[in-house]
Amino acid sequence: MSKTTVVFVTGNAKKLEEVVAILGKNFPHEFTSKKLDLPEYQGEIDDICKAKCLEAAKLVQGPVVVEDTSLCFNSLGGLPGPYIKWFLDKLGPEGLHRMLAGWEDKSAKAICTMAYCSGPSATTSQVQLFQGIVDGDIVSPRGPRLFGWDPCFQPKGYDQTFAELPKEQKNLISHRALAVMNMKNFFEKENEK
Ligand SMILES: O=c1nc[nH]c2c1ncn2[C@H]1C[C@H](O)[C@@H](COP(=O)(O)OP(=O)(O)OP(=O)(O)O)O1
Ligand SMILES: [Mg+2]
Repeated sequence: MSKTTVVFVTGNAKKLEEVVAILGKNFPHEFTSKKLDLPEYQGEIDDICKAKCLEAAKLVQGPVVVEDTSLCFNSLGGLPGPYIKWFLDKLGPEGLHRMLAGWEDKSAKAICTMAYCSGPSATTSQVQLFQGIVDGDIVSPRGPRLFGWDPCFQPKGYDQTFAELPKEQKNLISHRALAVMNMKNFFEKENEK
């Protein structure tokens, strides 16, 4: 397989920074990025990611990767899930923690779903998905407010929030790290064909 250029389309500079750090140098394709605000679709995570990926491929007119991140509160049946962006915008990390005041179970899942398609002629069923899930708890916010809901998410087995953990540590264990690793494996296998 020749070395094609894959464009990571995201409007979020922090996501890009993490994906680049996690990917490192040994990716079998050229990996560039484009800052575009893609639509915030509704529905199930997989369907949202596929629609987002196809839209990005239309805009870029070539192979693209996108990702969508959900924060799912187990007490709330998985909500806010893919709508976390709006909840975070309106309530902040404190408000997210307060949402669970009436619930004993503060557990949550951070889910990163990356999607790849080869270009604008790809169909929904041709979009490849790579997911990473980390279990944790929603806690009263601690740590620097540099990235989204990081201050109120504490991964299971750690006594620091994502915001308190050193960047390198988050990038080893995060939902995004797991998704990127899955994607990397896929491209490495494709490259061996
Ligand atoms: O590791 C993370 N740690 C903390 N917060 C995070 C993380 N990853 C995404 N986030 C935030 C960004 C946005 O408020 C929402 C996901 O929404 P999401 O649509 O996937 O992101 P976005 O609109 O910022 O960028 P994009 O242009 O790639 O869709 O959670
Ligand atoms: Mg978005």
